[in-house]
Amino acid sequence: MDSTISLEIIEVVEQAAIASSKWMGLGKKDEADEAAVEAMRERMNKIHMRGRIVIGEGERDEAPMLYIGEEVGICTQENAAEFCTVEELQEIDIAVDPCEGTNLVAYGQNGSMAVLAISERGGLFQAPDFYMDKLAAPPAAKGHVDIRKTPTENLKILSECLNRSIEELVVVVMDRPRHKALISEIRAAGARVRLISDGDVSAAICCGFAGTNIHALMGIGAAPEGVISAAAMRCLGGHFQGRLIYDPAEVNTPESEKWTREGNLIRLKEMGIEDGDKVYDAHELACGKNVLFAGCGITPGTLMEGVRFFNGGCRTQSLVISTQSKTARFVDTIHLTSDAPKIINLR
Ligand SMILES: O=C(COP(=O)(O)O)[C@@H](O)[C@H](O)[C@H](O)[C@H](O)COP(=O)(O)O
Ligand SMILES: [Mn+2]
Ligand SMILES: [Mn+2]
Repeated sequence: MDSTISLEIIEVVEQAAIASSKWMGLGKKDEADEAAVEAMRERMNKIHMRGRIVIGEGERDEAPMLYIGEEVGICTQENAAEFCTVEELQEIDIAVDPCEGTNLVAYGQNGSMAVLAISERGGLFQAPDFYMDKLAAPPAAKGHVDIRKTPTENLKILSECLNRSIEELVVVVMDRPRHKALISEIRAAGARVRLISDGDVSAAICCGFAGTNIHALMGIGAAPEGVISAAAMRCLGGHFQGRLIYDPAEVNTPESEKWTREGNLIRLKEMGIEDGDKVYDAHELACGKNVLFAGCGITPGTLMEGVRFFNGGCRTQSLVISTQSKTARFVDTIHLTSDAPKIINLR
């Protein structure tokens, strides 16, 4: 994978975040999502790369843009060998969530981001559109905590690994009825719970950094987001595990009433997943030799600022991390609209 791609990838997430942020607080989640998708696709198609979307906005029939299997980048053209280098012609897989936290954007709440992960072909797990039980934790707890253990056991282990009392731990959980027992158990163990309405990718990645005051993510979110989180945690050396949820009783949402346990197991088998109970770790969800994650804040978050507009432009903050580089690159960018006077406002 060409390392110069990371520089252009920053612009992909920046453009998606800017486009989506124009819908911030307007109560229109589909518009916020669509704007991010269109901007992400447009910018990706200007990059000298041969990309394939492996996690996107749905199957070809349902989503006109950034659908699973869609090819992106200049070097996907038939005569690409004439104007692309050997390096650029290497196929890469891309997992995208152009607007992670559409509700957060629509209602002007913190924690939404434009995110993507890249690896060489086959380097990202092609997660089905299922729910996933997730456990994320800091690098010091990697391989010590285990999603197969109880939350109480994991909190004890976390407390030892991080050298802090259980009372000093903060666990992020999505605020859903399905997590009632989990939340009670975490509280009974003595840890504190931060409930979020959406955006578990951000919460997972926060575990990879010390100083965020987030020490674990526990509970059930979406599987595609699990793969993007795993990619980021591989780059950060943090702990991430995921287990697909095939039993609707475990999520109990109106959506899940449409499925059956048996039907889901058949769907998984059709996708080549024989063991529905398998626990995947970050190295299996993002198994590529080279993995890159990029994200740009849409609304303000723990790790990144949201998009801030000023007369004549806006300012973004992004994060790029990869398994190759020994950096966590936070990129602060001022974008000027073309017809604006060149006044760069730092405030
Ligand atoms: O909050 C989320 C929504 O993502 P998006 O649709 O891209 O705005 C994700 O972080 C979650 O992982 C997940 O999609 C959510 O948990 C789905 O669960 P639910 O809302 O209970 O159906
Ligand atoms: Mn999402
Ligand atoms: Mn999304």
